[in-house]
Amino acid sequence: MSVLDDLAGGLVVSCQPLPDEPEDPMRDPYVQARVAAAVVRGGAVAVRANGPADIGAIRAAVSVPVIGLHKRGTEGVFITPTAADAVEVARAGAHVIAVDATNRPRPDGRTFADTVRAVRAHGDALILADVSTAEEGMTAVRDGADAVATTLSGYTSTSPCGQGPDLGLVARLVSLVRVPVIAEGRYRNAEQIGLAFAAGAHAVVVGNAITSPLWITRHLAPATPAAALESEPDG
Ligand SMILES: CC(=O)N[C@H](C=O)[C@@H](O)[C@H](O)[C@H](O)COP(=O)(O)O
Repeated sequence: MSVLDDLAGGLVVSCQPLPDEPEDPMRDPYVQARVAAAVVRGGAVAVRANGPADIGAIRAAVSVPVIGLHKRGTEGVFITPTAADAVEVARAGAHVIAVDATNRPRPDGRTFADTVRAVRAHGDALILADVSTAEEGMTAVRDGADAVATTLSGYTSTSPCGQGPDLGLVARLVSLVRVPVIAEGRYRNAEQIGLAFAAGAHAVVVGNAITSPLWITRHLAPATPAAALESEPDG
């Protein structure tokens, strides 16, 4: 039985503060661990988290699987970009390691397949390939990924930049690969989650729409009369 079986048909919640979220208290492992405990109480089947400190604190706070990553910057390959980062995420206690599996150059000059080998040599953590296209997903599976996620669709030059989630990519991956396909990226409501499962998703990840007070407020505040007044030329 794989840890991925625990995710089947469920909601995974990404507990990652935005870079401009107030540092005190949001960008703090203790706070993110409390957020993780709350989403698990609400029904999350797994938690996705960034950085060894948050991963360690969340592992200690919840009993569901943790999908870990290590973001390095915001340009090019930045989700667990190197083999060393992936091993560090495994050491921090992640059950599954999310790794950029796009076909862009990586900062350590190595390949996604090299990262898979490094993780396998370290222990039994699984690899989730974050991709932006179906071709990247197929290549990642050939190179040893245990699951693929649509995380990077809309964030690379080769993928469509829609407002909503890329449900088409979920369906294409489901028809092309034999590993679990995880829907991730811009899922904001129950209807979109239902559509992802209808397209064959194994699990759906929701991040900012659940765990970022900053994102949620920025999303809703423009609907208020006060915001409309402010956006008027004299407002
Ligand atoms: C592109 C990128 O950096 N994605 C990151 C991946 O770990 C996170 O910043 C997202 O919050 C996560 O994918 C969930 O997506 P959303 O917050 O849209 O539900």
